[in-house]
Amino acid sequence: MPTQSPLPARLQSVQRQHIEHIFQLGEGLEVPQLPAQPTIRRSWLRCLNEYQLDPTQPRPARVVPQQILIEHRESVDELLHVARAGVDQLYQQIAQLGYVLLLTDHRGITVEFRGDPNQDQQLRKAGLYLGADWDERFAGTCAVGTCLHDRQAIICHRQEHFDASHISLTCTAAPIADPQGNVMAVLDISALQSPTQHESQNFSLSLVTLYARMIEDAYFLQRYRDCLMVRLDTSREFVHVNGRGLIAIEENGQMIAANAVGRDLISEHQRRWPPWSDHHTPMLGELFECEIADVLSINSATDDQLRAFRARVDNTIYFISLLEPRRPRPAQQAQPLASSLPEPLVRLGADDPAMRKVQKLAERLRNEASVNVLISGETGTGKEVVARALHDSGNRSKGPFIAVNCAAIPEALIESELFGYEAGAFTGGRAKGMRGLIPQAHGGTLFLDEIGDMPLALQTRLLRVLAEREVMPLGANKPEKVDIRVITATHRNIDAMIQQGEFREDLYYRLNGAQLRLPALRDRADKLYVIRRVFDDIIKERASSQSPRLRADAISALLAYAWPGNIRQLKNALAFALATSESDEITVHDLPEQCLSQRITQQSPHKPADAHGNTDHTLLEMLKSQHWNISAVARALGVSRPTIYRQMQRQGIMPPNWQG
Ligand SMILES: Nc1ncnc2c1ncn2[C@@H]1O[C@H](COP(=O)(O)OP(=O)(O)OP(=O)(O)O)[C@@H](O)[C@H]1O
Repeated sequence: MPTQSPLPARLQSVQRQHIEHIFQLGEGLEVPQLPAQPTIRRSWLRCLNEYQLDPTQPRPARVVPQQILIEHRESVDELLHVARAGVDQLYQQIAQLGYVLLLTDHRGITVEFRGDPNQDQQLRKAGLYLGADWDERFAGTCAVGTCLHDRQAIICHRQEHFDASHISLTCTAAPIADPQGNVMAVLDISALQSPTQHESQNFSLSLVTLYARMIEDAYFLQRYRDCLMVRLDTSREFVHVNGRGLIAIEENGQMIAANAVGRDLISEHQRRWPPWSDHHTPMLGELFECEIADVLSINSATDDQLRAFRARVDNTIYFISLLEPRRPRPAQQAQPLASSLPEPLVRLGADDPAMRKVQKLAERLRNEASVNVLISGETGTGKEVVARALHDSGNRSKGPFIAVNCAAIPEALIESELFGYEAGAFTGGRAKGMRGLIPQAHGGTLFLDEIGDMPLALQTRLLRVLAEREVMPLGANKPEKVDIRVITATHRNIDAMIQQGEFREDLYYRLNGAQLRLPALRDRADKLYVIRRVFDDIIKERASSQSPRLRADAISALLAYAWPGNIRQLKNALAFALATSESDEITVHDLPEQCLSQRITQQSPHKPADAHGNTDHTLLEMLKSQHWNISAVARALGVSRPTIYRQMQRQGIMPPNWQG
């Protein structure tokens, strides 16, 4: 805890007194003037002890630079789109009362703002502004930061703020959760001045909580707009206008996802009747006393388009209405963007903000052969697929696409493979010599995968090829002109490699004319689309005349899993299920064991994967569970055996039979 240093003279007496109170709480003294709300007291203590914030040094508001703001906004692109109408409606109601409105992302950065332009200066100074950072670790106790920490709606009124420069503000915030229940944004209304009584803000709390819930539900409906949606409420009159529960289902009644009210009901049900397996999500007909046929016929068979069913868990009657899916016609299956994109790029994804960015940029770059493209992303995210799509959609599509995996070729052979050699160039070479992969790509695209594994000496030669557009095969005395587009890919952190002298900075800049960053599968909003696409691809590739269906329980499990090996691992899991299932339906029981880790109602914040796509403990755990069978682990993760060996080496993992 910071000790109390002499207070700066510029502080007003009210600020001095506030700072005294904070120190008194830190010292465990009971003082009547201290805030009553336990959440605020806990937050003050966090600020002192955990974040080591010094209350005697009030900090000016921090507004992030424009470029950073753009990145934060892009990461919640879909939410912003959905939330805009709610934000405007709420602001209309509060503007006259002197409030402003902030919508922040899950890191506390203000990504949407409404306020009175006449107060611009004052609002900016107070941090009530677009781009303002309200993370508790920086700003101290405040509505947004403390709401993010405690995951619940909160009023932070005047002296409840930690930082003495915020104590004239009154702020009220409520969290907005994603369909898995993780907080993805915070809605806040704040005013520069307010009455002193805390109770004056109770109405703000109700209002902001209501709008946060509406935005959350609008986002949920948007996410699952291609599914059948059950809407429920305990009031018959309110189901159509404000049915609070939402559950997305398959036609057979299997539940895919639910909003907060729906998740609570499902959790309650599962607490009472624990699922017989961890991976079992109940059918709608288990949750309510209903036949799925009765639910599916609501719109055609009932006049007021709703039916009442009893929840089994507490016998409450719920009125249920049904929203039909907005099923896109097959030709337009991908997304609204589709119409403007060439087909190979359309297939890459549907409606995920990060993938949309990749698709848009690829569309601009497809005919710009002079711009070298670097594709980054964890292992198995589809870097080669994207490189090929870029080639297939551009004006070189009739030319060759030569893919080279720099990690797969032994170091000693990379040079001759890439550049080729003349007859008799070295002993052991083919008698007639060999045309290198670079010249083979003439008129088309050269895709260098795992560029981080290219030995340093060869990096220099590659740089020369890129600069002069010619190659000199080993043993040749005359260079050969090459016209190639170069696309490279890596899952490694090249910046770190440059720092360690393992990668040439000048080559990196030349290769990185534009960068396409592929999202990890677990972060993709269009996971359902990817699952269906990969499944359809495997069915098409199979010689079999049967085309099994992927059942909703399998889809739920696939949606819930973290996929450290990304799309490749997903593909392997589905191929495994198709190969081993004897029925015409793939169910959750057909999936490989390690995919079955989470349930619909569980909140499981994923540990971010490292540069190789694994969480720290994944590899070790998998090796142990597979009895150190490297091939089995490689298959399960969807990577090659050498990749597993390399990762074991990097993570310092040694099999028991290698240890002295
Ligand atoms: N958009 C997609 N649709 C269908 N299948 C895909 C898609 N993207 C990737 N895949 C499949 O996932 C697997 C891995 O893709 P790819 O080899 O392109 O990944 P990568 O990122 O290059 O992997 P690595 O880092 O290991 O080189 C391939 O079998 C590919 O067919």
